[in-house]
Amino acid sequence: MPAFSSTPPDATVSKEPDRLFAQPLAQVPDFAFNEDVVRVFPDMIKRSVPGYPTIVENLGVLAAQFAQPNSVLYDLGSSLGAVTQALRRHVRTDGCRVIAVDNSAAMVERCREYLNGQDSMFQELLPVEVIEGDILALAFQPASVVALNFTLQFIAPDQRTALLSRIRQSLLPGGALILSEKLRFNDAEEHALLTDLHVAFKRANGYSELEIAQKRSAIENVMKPDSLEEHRERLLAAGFSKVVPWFQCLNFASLIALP
Ligand SMILES: C[S@@+](CC[C@H](N)C(=O)[O-])C[C@H]1O[C@@H](n2cnc3c(N)ncnc32)[C@H](O)[C@@H]1O
Ligand SMILES: O=C(O)C(=O)C[C@]1(C(=O)O)C=C[C@@H](O)C=C1
Repeated sequence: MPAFSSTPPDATVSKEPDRLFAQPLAQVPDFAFNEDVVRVFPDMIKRSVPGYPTIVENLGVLAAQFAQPNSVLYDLGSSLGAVTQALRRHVRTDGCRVIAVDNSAAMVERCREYLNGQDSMFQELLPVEVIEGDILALAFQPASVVALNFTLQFIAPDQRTALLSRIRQSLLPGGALILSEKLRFNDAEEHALLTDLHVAFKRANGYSELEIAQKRSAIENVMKPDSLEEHRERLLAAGFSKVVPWFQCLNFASLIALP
């Protein structure tokens, strides 16, 4: 396997297109990471999150800079393991292993299948364990890299600081938390512009007005984005010393938080 790859092999990942919100629904149920979402998730997230492939691949590149020998790399809210696969493509540090955690049984089952596929295609990958569980109840081991890639926004706002504090306490010197999130903006004009441009991004990716509107009502009760300022303040309150944004595309961003 090439040590570094900019075009990740995804031959084993579902290509089923996301049409979950294409038909009018009498009542739009709250969004859940269930079997239906799992089937279309690779397509859904790529067509919904501007910059997602760039974030995932470069998360591996960043992680390789922070990985410390004989430590754990966490992928929290791992879904189908896209981040875990990127960590395994890029990190070569001795004795590292990946722990991927998700509380959706459907995601975990499919994630394990995809990682078995990665294992069968490539040699010398970091060992990986996939845990079905709540990241709020996780007993963290000493870690050098923690990835929260579009997961914190699904955690109840009043639980976020406690989770980040526990992550901070588990982080080894030289390590990092990499946090990617959808953002909201305190400036109303900036918020409206970037929200409109995100809708244009979805439209350009083939979603209809109906799909966009129904998805919006499905996620509005379950996904609560914060502003960049709120993230920064919360991370500092949780004990991180420095917060460095490294990527933003429209209203989606990724930050490096240092212990
Ligand atoms: C938007 S997806 C993450 C995408 C994924 N990290 C990636 O880059 O492809 C959010 C994931 O977080 C998981 N999740 C939400 N709350 C969780 C919790 N309390 N514990 C564990 N996983 C959680 C969901 O099941 C879902 O798979
Ligand atoms: O904001 C949206 O419309 C989204 O679809 C975002 C988002 C996310 O950021 O995680 C929400 C749910 C799905 O997991 C995929 C993408």
